[in-house]
Amino acid sequence: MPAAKLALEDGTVFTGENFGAVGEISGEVVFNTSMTGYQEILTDPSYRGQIITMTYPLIGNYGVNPEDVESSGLKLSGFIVRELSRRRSNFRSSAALEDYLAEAGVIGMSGIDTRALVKHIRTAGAMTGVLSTTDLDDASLVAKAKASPGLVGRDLVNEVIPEKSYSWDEKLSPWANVASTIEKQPASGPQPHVVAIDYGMKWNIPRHLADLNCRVTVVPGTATSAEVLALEPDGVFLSNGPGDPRPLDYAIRTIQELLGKKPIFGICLGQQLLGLATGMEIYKLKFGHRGANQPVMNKQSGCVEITSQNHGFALDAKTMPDDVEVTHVNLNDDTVSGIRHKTHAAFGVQYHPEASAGPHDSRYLFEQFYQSMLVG
Ligand SMILES: NC(=O)CC[C@H](N)C(=O)O
Repeated sequence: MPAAKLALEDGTVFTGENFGAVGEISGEVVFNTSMTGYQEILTDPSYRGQIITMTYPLIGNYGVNPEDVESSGLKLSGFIVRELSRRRSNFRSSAALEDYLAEAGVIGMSGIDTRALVKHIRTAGAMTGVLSTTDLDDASLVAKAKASPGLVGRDLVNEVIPEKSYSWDEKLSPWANVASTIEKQPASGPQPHVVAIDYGMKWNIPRHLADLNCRVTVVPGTATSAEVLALEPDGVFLSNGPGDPRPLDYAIRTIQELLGKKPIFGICLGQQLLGLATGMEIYKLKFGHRGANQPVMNKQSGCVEITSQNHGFALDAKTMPDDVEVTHVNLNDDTVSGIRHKTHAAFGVQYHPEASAGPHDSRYLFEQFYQSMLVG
């Protein structure tokens, strides 16, 4: 296989082998600790602008398929694995990971000591890097990494949102319902209308809502409150999405105007925007939380949920206004994992109850949103 290099802005260089597309790309270098779910990770739009390193040492062994996608395409910058599986074996597999990346124009690199890279990021923090198959000169690549933009202050949402509104019908796949603890809503029960504001939404979220018999209309993240209200929703969902939430003034304004008018539920970027709309502040984590094994405590029930996560920014609990409270805490580092407005029907979580991939412990949050729409 041809050579590929990753150069970090602090001068560290890794040399490996190329798979997938060829070329050169910059991005924030981050790591994900999930053992499975690489196709869901690759298609999660929240990874826009990032080069992902998988900590699990063998990736690609079950191939890819047309169903396990979380969006219309691959929005990430690059993908790094210790070892690319030479064989794929799964009855659902329709293509090999390397062909999937090549077709999507995403550069992959294998054959580096991913443990060393991850330990370096954990110590020094997430940083900008350049992944290249065309320029293999260390000094030149490091200079390019230093000159590349980071994530802070950039609006990456407008690169991944849908062009126009549409209605969503797809329900959860039968695979996702294995081991479900949530009772299915009877098809004859209430069918609340959810307007899902899409900032780069993972598709398993509207699949969950549709599974609960919600009628779902997806609108682009740039939608105004008037546009959302004109659809006469029973509830508004705020999606996950890429990058720094702070430059997204238009989204924060829309949420401020919707607060108190309709029940609101936000996931990840959606909860960050909800927090910003209530006056909270955001800071950047040193290296973020990305994986399917993050412990979160629900402060109301005292139960611990094992959650799927992907975020690099977090809400600052110290800036919480009196009418907002923390409902969930990340047990690894005590960061804010969930918030709730005390007087308006509005809540959010920093993690991914839709899983995909990941444990189903937090699925009750969709049911909670459903119930909040029934009471109005
Ligand atoms: N998955 C997400 O919505 C990520 C939110 C935000 N882009 C962050 O990195 O913190």
